[in-house]
Amino acid sequence: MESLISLKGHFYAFPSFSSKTRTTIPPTQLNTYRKNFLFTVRAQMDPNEDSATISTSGEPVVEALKVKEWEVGMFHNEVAATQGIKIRRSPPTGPPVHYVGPFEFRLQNEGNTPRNILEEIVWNKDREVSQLKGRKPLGLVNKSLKNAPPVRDFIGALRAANERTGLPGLIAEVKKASPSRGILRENFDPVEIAQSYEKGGAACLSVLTDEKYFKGSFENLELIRNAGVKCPLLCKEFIIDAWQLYYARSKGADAVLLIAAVLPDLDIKYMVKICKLLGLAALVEVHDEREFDRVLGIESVELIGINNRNLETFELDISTTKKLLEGERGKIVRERNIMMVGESGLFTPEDIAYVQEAGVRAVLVGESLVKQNDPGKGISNLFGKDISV
Ligand SMILES: O=C(O)c1ccccc1NCC(=O)[C@H](O)[C@H](O)COP(=O)(O)O
Repeated sequence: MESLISLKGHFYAFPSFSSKTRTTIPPTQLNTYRKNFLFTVRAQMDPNEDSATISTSGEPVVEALKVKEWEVGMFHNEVAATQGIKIRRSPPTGPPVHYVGPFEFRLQNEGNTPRNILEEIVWNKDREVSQLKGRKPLGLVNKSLKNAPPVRDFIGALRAANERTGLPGLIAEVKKASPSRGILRENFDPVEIAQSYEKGGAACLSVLTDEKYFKGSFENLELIRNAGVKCPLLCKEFIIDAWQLYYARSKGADAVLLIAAVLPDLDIKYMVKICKLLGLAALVEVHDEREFDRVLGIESVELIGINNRNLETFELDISTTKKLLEGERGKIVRERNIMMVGESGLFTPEDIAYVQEAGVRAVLVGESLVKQNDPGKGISNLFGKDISV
């Protein structure tokens, strides 16, 4: 039996898994329905079928995605865990139950404490996005898209810079602070920094929009965009909900970050599809072999970042980029012409040469540039030559 799950325009529309009935679900209730939906699949799918099909609503099944990983009867955290994802989307509800003999007891807050900083950020983002969505539902964000500045070609800009200089195209990061490093720059003027990066030869910019942990904002993104900076902009956010993609585009983003340590495969597939509809580039970030294999299994992915920083422990090791691009994985990347980005911990021309040799054609750099008095001039020091000409 084949069942359709539609992406109606830019909205979700889920069928009830009977071939006749179709139900449209308001995005605000998606999570509730998703849980029910997963149970519905179990109840109604042919036991010999291991997949459902996604298509665009009302049209023939085009670009259908096989979604066998929507394992039946599983909630988000459980599906994620089957893919090796340790980050839970939200705190487990209620403390676990323990037994001593016939007695049952619960420890206050047990299980409801984030296990690491990335999990804490994600839990916080989950609450933040729910509130933002309440204030500005998807319908409103969608309407505001017509006033958004036109989208620019993020991957094209990286490719052009790589071809022009023979060095990796630079995504320079506008970041005031980070959980691992604290405040990076006291006198932080996002537009001044962005303009300096552009002058120094950056191909694209990455703008932190998370307020709580990175002291960034969507206002910074808009200010940079409206100041006439021509470099395409990556909205550096912790994306856990498709609503954020529309919101980022409405604020002038040209690209978004999708973190494989946080998002299960189906979310990545679905979000990449929405990004394409919106004209956004999706930088899908991995930091180990398992995440890389999962992402290489998604054919529509064109831009992959290898983060040399373990976001759970903050450990930095630039040999991560080399290790992941060795052998079969590097071969697949070359065959599919995927643009690879080396991210984090790059401070010297030797570091840049090392990750380029490993196979990246772009780099994402924050700390070593943003800390300089003149961040744009810092680019020449980082690359060992002036790449603005
Ligand atoms: O940098 C952190 O402390 C951090 C913590 C948790 C999640 C993400 C984090 N950083 C994001 C990044 O990976 C960097 O901003 C980016 O790759 C640039 O790195 P760098 O050049 O080392 O500033």
